[in-house]
Amino acid sequence: MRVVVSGGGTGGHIYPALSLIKEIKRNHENAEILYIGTERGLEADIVPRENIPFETIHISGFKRKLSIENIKTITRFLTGTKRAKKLIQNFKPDVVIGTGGYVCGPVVYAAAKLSIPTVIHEQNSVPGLTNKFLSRYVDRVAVCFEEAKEFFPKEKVIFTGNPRASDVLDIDKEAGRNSLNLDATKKTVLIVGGSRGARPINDAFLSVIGEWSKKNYQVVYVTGSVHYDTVMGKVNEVEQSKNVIIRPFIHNMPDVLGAIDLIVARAGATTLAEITALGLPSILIPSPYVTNNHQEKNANALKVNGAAIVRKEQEMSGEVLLNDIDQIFSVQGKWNEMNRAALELGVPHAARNVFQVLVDVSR
Ligand SMILES: CC(=O)N[C@H]1[C@@H](OP(=O)(O)OP(=O)(O)OC[C@H]2O[C@@H](n3ccc(=O)[nH]c3=O)[C@H](O)[C@@H]2O)O[C@H](CO)[C@@H](O)[C@@H]1O
Repeated sequence: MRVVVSGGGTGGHIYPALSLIKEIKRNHENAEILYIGTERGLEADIVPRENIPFETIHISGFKRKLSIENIKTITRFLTGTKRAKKLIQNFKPDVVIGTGGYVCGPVVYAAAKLSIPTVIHEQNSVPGLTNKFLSRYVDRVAVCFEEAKEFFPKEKVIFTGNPRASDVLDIDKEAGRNSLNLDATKKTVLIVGGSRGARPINDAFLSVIGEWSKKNYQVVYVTGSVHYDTVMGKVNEVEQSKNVIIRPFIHNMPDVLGAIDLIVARAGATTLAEITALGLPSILIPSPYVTNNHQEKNANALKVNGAAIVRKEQEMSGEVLLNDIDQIFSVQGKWNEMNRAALELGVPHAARNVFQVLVDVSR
């Protein structure tokens, strides 16, 4: 089986692609994969680490308002499509799948124009522009929220879940714990602002920096690579006690997720797929800076079920976070209830489901 995979920009589009690649290799040991991304997205760092053949095209996103930038974007789309066509013609895939981000536009479009079977995977409850555009040309649209179905042609859309959900079930908790020197006798809270970090969450964390070390749980705090130096400049050694572990980015996230008891996070769809697969209780602070406020909609799906506490960015503060964490750990039965509710929403076989869609279209 020969598969071109494309997805980029942020981790939420890249990790599902990598989990799917693992599933393809599990089923077809000799499968050949080509990943097409951009040189500027996180994929340029993450994908080569996994020893997956990686090629790039140059592309940028459309602005929603009319602008000169959009003319440049159209030109880049056309040159991107031309380059993608060449890469695809050389590689000769059986199927091409896009997992989101601007880069998928020219890659999946080029494949469809070359009459190669195509699939897109939409992680969110509300799709982005690229996937809406591509849905006209592809053979199948795989979605992770029932709510997303209405945005796509009925005859193409299929609920699969997010392949990353399957990947986080195949983990080594002990390795996750050891990689961060965690104390196995204590509960652990992970605080993370999505794959690129989030300044408002950093600010909330720092505003109560002296409090974390007084708690009977430990905190793993991920700043996001670009924010790391600024955060570390504001934290002294005492505050960085054994109780608080600060990292710019975590590359072994599945193992780490297996080693923690509670997560404070943005509401990116891939993160939500991971935490529902594992049944991790969560405090979610949806990013208000995303298309159609889709993170709030993602988060509400968990809130309604009792799996998460959701805090709007403007009502979130260090004190609010400390208080929410205390509630989840100390109110009798609360953690267990949230754990059960989260598990109910998990789609553990998602990788198998998406793989099956690839097999079906490439027949
Ligand atoms: C600002 C923005 O546009 N965000 C979007 C982006 O978010 P973002 O890339 O932040 O997406 P998610 O939160 O969904 O996924 C992040 C992924 O990165 C991993 N991770 C994160 C931090 C870290 O240190 N190590 C690590 O491995 C997580 O485990 C997860 O697999 O894609 C998501 C999925 O389409 C969307 O729902 C988000 O709205």
